[in-house]
Amino acid sequence: MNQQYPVITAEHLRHTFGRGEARVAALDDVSLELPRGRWTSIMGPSGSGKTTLLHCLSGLEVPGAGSIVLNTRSRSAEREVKLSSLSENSRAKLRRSAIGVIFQDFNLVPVLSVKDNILLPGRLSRRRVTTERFNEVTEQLGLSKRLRHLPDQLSGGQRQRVAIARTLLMNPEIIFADEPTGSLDTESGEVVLDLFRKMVDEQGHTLVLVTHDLAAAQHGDRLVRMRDGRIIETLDDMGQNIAVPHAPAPGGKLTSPDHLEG
Ligand SMILES: Nc1ncnc2c1ncn2[C@@H]1O[C@H](COP(=O)(O)OP(=O)(O)OP(=O)(O)O)[C@@H](O)[C@H]1O
Repeated sequence: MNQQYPVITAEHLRHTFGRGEARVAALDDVSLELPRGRWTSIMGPSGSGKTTLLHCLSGLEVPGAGSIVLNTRSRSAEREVKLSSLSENSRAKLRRSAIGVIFQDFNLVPVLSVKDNILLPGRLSRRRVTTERFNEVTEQLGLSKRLRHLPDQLSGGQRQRVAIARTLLMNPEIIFADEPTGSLDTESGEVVLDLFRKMVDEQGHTLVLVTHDLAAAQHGDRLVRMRDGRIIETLDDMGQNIAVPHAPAPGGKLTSPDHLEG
């Protein structure tokens, strides 16, 4: 298995919304590679194109221009597909197998229990989930006592954890997460970020995290900064460097311009 070969290569992506005076260039010539088995955090002010980029890279949206090549591993073989040229059906299939997306707005089915929501993607794609793995994920996310509840009987943070459990259970090769800890308190957010870290370090998953929170981004390996639909900076080895330009706020909490603008 070639760990060095990027799992996704995107070239010259452009995407616009609206027409005439209302036209917005959400992505303006974006090229990037996502190295396999690493965690890339994407930061940028509100409206800079982060979610649009995540939607294009995960196959939820087709970019107006540019190409996205996905190099997935099906069983032991590597497979290269041009995501940006696939039909809606084929992209949906890929999303059920190789790609997992954790949405900002949970996307839970209101009439299904927590347990059934978590098991739904597996049932749809006819993939077997062991009870052991189910228990492991739901316990790690503190959901064991909530399995019979309906989504509207949960807090926002609990609903977010259900959405995360649903994705983690499918064990996707690439996980895209859009502000997954935004509605969680610090402690629950840390649990989720630690779980992500384990999935990258111990199981070789590739993770893309969109966040306004520098502390969350710092759990990752790489940082991509966006502004006005463009990538303005890529730090390939985040290490401690990222903290340097931003002084700790009173109380020792790190701040970032992105967080303030976002
Ligand atoms: N469905 C849409 N229709 C019209 N304009 C859109 C749509 N989706 C996004 N945009 C516009 O595209 C630009 C990029 O939006 P996007 O949601 O990708 O930014 P973002 O960096 O994720 O923002 P945030 O941090 O607030 O979630 C913004 O100007 C936004 O208003």
